[in-house]
Amino acid sequence: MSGHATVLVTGGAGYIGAHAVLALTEAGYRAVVLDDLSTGERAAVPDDVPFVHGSVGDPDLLADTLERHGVGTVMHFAGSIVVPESVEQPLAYYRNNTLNSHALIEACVRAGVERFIFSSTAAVYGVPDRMPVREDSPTEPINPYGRSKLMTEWMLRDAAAAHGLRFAALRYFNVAGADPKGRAGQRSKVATHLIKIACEAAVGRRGEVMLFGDDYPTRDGTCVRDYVHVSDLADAHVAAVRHLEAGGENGVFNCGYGHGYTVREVLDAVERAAGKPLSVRVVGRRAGDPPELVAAKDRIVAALGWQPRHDDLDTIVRTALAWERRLAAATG
Ligand SMILES: NC(=O)c1ccc[n+]([C@@H]2O[C@H](COP(=O)([O-])OP(=O)(O)OC[C@H]3O[C@@H](n4cnc5c(N)ncnc54)[C@H](O)[C@@H]3O)[C@@H](O)[C@H]2O)c1
Ligand SMILES: O=c1ccn([C@@H]2O[C@H](COP(=O)(O)OP(=O)(O)O[C@H]3O[C@H](CO)[C@@H](O)[C@H](O)[C@H]3O)[C@@H](O)[C@H]2O)c(=O)[nH]1
Repeated sequence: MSGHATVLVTGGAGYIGAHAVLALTEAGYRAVVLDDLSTGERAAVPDDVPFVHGSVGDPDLLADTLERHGVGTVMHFAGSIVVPESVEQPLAYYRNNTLNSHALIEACVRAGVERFIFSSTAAVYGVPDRMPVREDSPTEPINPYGRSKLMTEWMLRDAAAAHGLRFAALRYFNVAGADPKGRAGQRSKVATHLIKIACEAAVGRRGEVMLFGDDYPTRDGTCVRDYVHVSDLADAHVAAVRHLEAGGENGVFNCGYGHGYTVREVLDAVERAAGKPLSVRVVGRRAGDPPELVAAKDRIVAALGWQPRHDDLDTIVRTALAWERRLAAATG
């Protein structure tokens, strides 16, 4: 066992958190997961990783967990993630993403937790006017989800200045794919992400894929996104812990590869991986979709030494499809 203090992974029973647990344990860290299982599943947490069932909004549970496990670093993945839902239920999003993050940050400051890694999002930028998007671009989120996350970044910045908490906020672009060894993947019962939806269609779990708009000012008229493999993202979190442990600067870091694919290119890749055509129906634009979102990645590469291993659309899609096949086989 390593000499590192334990890492508390909130939301570790969810999609990205489960991959972070794998990356942490492979890097020699002890992890403990806290999750309320609102969207995550107990089965996503390996048997040898301690699991605490409860909410990050529960101060007594947090104080007990931080103390009992000797937590030195918190990775905070727990949250609500569906953008249109955040428009319909803004107060629920501010509660789970902002108020509960406040409770967690406060508990960390009280308990003397040294480091905090936060799951932020490209949604904090809103509709950027320059590509690729740099971390110093204006943050003008266009939905409650993005605002609820940006407020947490602000709380971290202020708590760092006042109380010495060290932090890294990672602004994820489009997270996709699954653990190449098949140990984890995206389970969400109600999928909203493009690659997940296309893979569900490829395994026969849905009839068709709706393509939201082909009249954007892009190379084929469909939106461009920077898809990042979830295992590379998990590695970025480990790199962030090491960076802070080594006395590196606090900050916000984009997490993307710096190049994007159109929706049509993604669907082509899924067809290639599946070896059969998808049924695709072009419908109108989805509200709030920027035409293009691509990360500037210089900062994360320079500061954290992040080295992506799966920067390849076919790999992302192949691992996502393999996971979807496992899910289909398991659930029938
Ligand atoms: N998936 C993406 O494309 C994406 C993009 C940008 C940012 N993010 C952020 O990454 C984080 C993880 O997202 P994900 O895709 O793994 O989602 P997910 O829904 O699979 O995981 C979230 C996990 O948090 C748990 N959770 C929710 N509220 C909780 C609470 N109050 N207390 C304890 N546990 C709670 C859920 O049960 C679930 O296991 C989120 O904070 C999300 O905002 C995700
Ligand atoms: O059934 C679908 C689903 C999506 N899309 C399109 O595919 C692209 C990607 O959409 P999606 O996978 O839903 O991701 P985004 O809307 O780009 O948002 C994701 O990426 C953001 C950061 O960029 C995160 O903040 C969000 O949490 C996360 O949902 C967009 O152009 C969508 O219009 C379709 O055409 N059909």
